[in-house]
This record gives sequence, C-alpha cells and structure tokens, in this order.
Amino acid sequence: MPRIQLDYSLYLVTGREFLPPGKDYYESLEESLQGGVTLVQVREKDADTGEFIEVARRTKQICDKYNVPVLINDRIDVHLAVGTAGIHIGQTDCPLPLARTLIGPDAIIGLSVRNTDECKRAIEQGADYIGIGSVWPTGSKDIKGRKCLGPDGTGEILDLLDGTGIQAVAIGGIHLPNLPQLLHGSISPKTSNALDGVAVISDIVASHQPRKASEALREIIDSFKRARKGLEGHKGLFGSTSSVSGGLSREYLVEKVQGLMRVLEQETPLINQLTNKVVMNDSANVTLAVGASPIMSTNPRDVYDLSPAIGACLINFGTVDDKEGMKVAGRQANVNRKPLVFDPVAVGATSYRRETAEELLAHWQPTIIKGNAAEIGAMAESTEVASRGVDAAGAGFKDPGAIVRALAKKRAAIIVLTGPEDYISDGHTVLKVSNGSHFLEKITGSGCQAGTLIACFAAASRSYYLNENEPFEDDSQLVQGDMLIAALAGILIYTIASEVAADRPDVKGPGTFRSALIDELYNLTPEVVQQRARVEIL
Ligand SMILES: Nc1ncnc2c1ncn2[C@@H]1O[C@H](COP(=O)(O)OP(=O)(O)OP(=O)(O)O)[C@@H](O)[C@H]1O
Ligand SMILES: Cc1ncsc1CCO
Repeated sequence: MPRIQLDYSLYLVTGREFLPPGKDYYESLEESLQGGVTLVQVREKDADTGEFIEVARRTKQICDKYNVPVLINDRIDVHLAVGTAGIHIGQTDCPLPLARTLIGPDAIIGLSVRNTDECKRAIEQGADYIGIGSVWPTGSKDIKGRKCLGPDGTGEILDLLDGTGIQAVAIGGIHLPNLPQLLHGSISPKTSNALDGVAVISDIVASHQPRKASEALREIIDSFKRARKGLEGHKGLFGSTSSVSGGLSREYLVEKVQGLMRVLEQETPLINQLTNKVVMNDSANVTLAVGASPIMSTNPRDVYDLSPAIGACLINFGTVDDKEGMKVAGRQANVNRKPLVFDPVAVGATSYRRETAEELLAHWQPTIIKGNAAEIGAMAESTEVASRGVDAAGAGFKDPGAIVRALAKKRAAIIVLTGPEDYISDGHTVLKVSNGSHFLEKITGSGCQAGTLIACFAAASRSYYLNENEPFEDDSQLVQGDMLIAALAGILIYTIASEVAADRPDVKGPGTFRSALIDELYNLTPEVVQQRARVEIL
C-alpha cells in the first residue's frame, strides 16, 4: 500500500530555542498552522526522552486540529510512542534501511542530503523525501567547513530525483526575501525538476507573528507552484516573464526593442552599477546616452538604501573590488524585485574569480548573466574556450546556441554570450545577433558597456510591464518584465550604434570610435534599429 502523500509546501521544523521572549511554543505553533504550515517536524536537540515525548504529543494534538501531519526528528522511539506520520533522519542517525525495519512499511522516512552522492544513496535506500541543505548559512546548525549548496547546488540534486517519485524540500538559511530566488534558482538544469517545498525554522518560530510569517511564505510557494503548473510542457521560463512562446519573428522582436527605447527615454530609470575601475566612466556615459540615469554606488549601506529607488542593478567584478557591496546590492535587488545583471569578467582566469562568482551567486539570483566566450565557458564548466585575462582566446564554441540554452537552464537566468556574433537564451529560445563593429574589440570594456545597456533595458522592460499590469500579480516572479527582450535590446542598441559610429568619416581609429560611439548611442533612432537589426531566432 502506498504511504500517505504529504504536502511538503511549507514544512516547519520546530526550534523552541528560537522563540521570541515571552512567546509560548504551542501558541506559536498554532498560529503558524493557521498561517498555512503544511507539515511539522518536531526537533528537540536537548530535551530528555520524557520531555520530547510530551512536546511531540501536544504538538500532534494541535496539528491534528488542522489535519497537518507531524514527523519526529531522529528519534524512532518518540515517533512510536506518539504515533506520528514518520521520522526525519540525518546522515549520522540510524541508517535508513534499519529505520525502515523498525518503524514498518507505512511510516514516512525523510533523509537529510548534502550532496549528489548522498542523494543517490537516499534513492537506493527508498527515502520518501529528502531535505536538501544547507542552501545558505544558517544560525540553527553548525555547518562550519562545509560548502553551502546555493540554489544551483540544490538544483543539481533535484535532477537526480526526476522520475523517482521522491519528494524534496530545501533547508538552511531560507527566509522570505530569498525564497523566490531559491525556488526559481533551484529548478534543475537537466530535467527542470523543482522543489516540492521548503523547510523553515527561524523565519516562523522567531517571529512575533508566526501566522503572518507563514502566510507570507506560503503565498510565494503557492504562486510558484501555480506558475509552474501553468508552464507545464513549456520549460523555458524561469525567474522572469518572457514572450518566448510561438510566433516569434524578427519583426516582433524589433518592434519590442523599439518600444523599450521609447520607455527608456520617458522613464529615465536609475541604474546602479557596481562595476570595475577601468570602465566606470564610459559605463556612466553610455547609460546617459540611451536615456537612463547612472549611479555608481558600491558602499553596502548606500546600495541597500538605493535599492528601492533603482530600475535595475549591474554587478561587474572586473577589478574584483567591493565584494560586500555586491553581496548587499544583489540581495536587495532580489528582495525589491529589481532586474540584476551579472557580468563575471574574466571568471575563468583565476581561482579567486571563480570562487568569488560562486560566493556571489550563493547570495543572490541574477536575472541576466552576460559574458564573452571564455566567461560563459567558465560558467558552463566547458573547456572549449580558454581565457586570456579579460578576453576570450581561440575560435569560440562549436555550438554556441546549445551552450547558452543549457547555461540558462542551469542558472535559471537569461544568458548573453558576446563576440562577433551574440547569442541570447532564456533556456528555451535562442536569439542570434550579427550586428557590431570590429572596433569593439579595440576599445576596453565594450563587453562591460554592453552589460550596462542590458541593465538599462531591463529597467525599461520592468517599467513597461508595471505600467501595463498590476504589480506582483504573481508573487513567485522574481522580476517582472520581458528580460529576453531586454537583453536583446541592450545588445542590438550597442552593436548597431557601433556600426553607425564606425561608418563615420571622422572615425580614424579606436580613440575617435570611442567618442563617436557615445554620440551614436545618443542619436540612435528606432527607425535605424529597424533598418539595421540582424536578429535570427535559432
Ligand atoms: N568582431 C566583432 N564584430 C562585431 N561586434 C563585436 C566584435 N567583437 C565584439 N563585438 C561586440 O562587442 C561587444 C562586447 O563583446 P566582447 O565579446 O568583445 O566583450 P568582452 O570580451 O567582454 O569585452 P571587454 O572585456 O572589453 O569588456 C558585444 O556587443 C559584441 O557583440
Ligand atoms: C581591462 C580590464 N581589467 C579588468 S576589468 C577590465 C575592463 C574590460 O573587461
């Protein structure tokens, strides 16, 4: 007989030690159930057996009123004494096969899993569900010396579960602000498998208003699940809305880009750019040239305060400065649902850059990642293209479209691969842009400026969306607006302006080209874009 199906959506792990002063555990529990907790695990690290049984018994009594099942952490004896739905065990607790013999065929057994090997074992041993973690650093568990998985590490584990029927929740450092990032960012790269729920301790238990805290978390999980249901059969959409369904044509895309050019001029969004020292001034100038407004703020407190006011944020770690500011700026962009463009300059060139990229990506979910062939190759863990400092070396990828599509799925972000031809994907559609000038290879920071313009158009796309729609109709969307079109617009506007600049008789070399480029970005009209755009849908 199959075991009972649990709803893992909002899985509360209890922790009496986190209660705010004066808050009663049972009162807090009942409020969290009223707020939408779907499953409760009683976790008592310090209680002796008698006390544990008593807490579990009363917990079950309250949960029964709401038809919410209870699991017991680690202790098979407590589970048997109270008659709960099952147990949750860790890697160093009673081995799963032995636990199964002890508790019988009908009880649920969940297992904590920290990596793909442990996941494979959990599948072999027949776990009912796995708890994947820690996703992020957490105050409730000592994870010193172990790497946090981040949303993408969680996604790699989820890939292994596809087709097994084993359910999965993520645990560790999950809070309301990073929940949308986790849900979207952990969609598994190969199979598009997603989490069945999240396990939360302190966001609920430490709250003075556990009902409200649970309601807020539940709303995000439910709308994520609704959005996934609506997307069944179409796996190209992740953390942002996009118009990738059938009927795409060059005309349609160019028309949308033209529309965004007008929005940018009307709205003048503020674009915060944490970028490198080499390009900072040029990046601020190209921002102004297309009608947006630059601010190059890096201080952690300052970027925090600015975040609600900006249209988009760019993080470019070309000279690897301001890591703390980058962490805060990216996290706040996620919290405030602002598009976040990540330019991991020369990420493949050194281990420091690779580690920094991973560290940043464990803090936030980018909306768009842009890089040259070496950078995108490093992010995709491909060895096809080597890096030479900030540049790519060699001939490029054999199949660039496949690389961007796969990386977009893996990272749950729009990917932009630059070079003589640019490739853009949301994990489903791949666009190829063949505009540009060879002079772009002869000025420094052309890739960085392209990233800046993508951020400007991401802000325009968000504004356009919000002008037409109710804000946050779907709470699970990390960012609103069509980010595939935004990335296309940034690349098209930059490369077309570069063609017009290069054609000018007064342009004699990289120096005159550099200033002509800013002028031509300023003068570029939607009509010229219509005439010159060389976009293909692959
Ligand atoms: N040979 C070329 N012909 C046309 N366009 C090009 C050429 N090389 C680069 N581009 C364009 O220049 C922009 C920057 O791309 P590139 O791949 O050179 O970035 P990058 O290597 O990151 O640059 P940087 O490190 O200087 O910032 C893109 O918009 C791309 O389309
Ligand atoms: C030259 C250079 N060095 C670090 S960042 C940068 C700008 C181009 O990426």
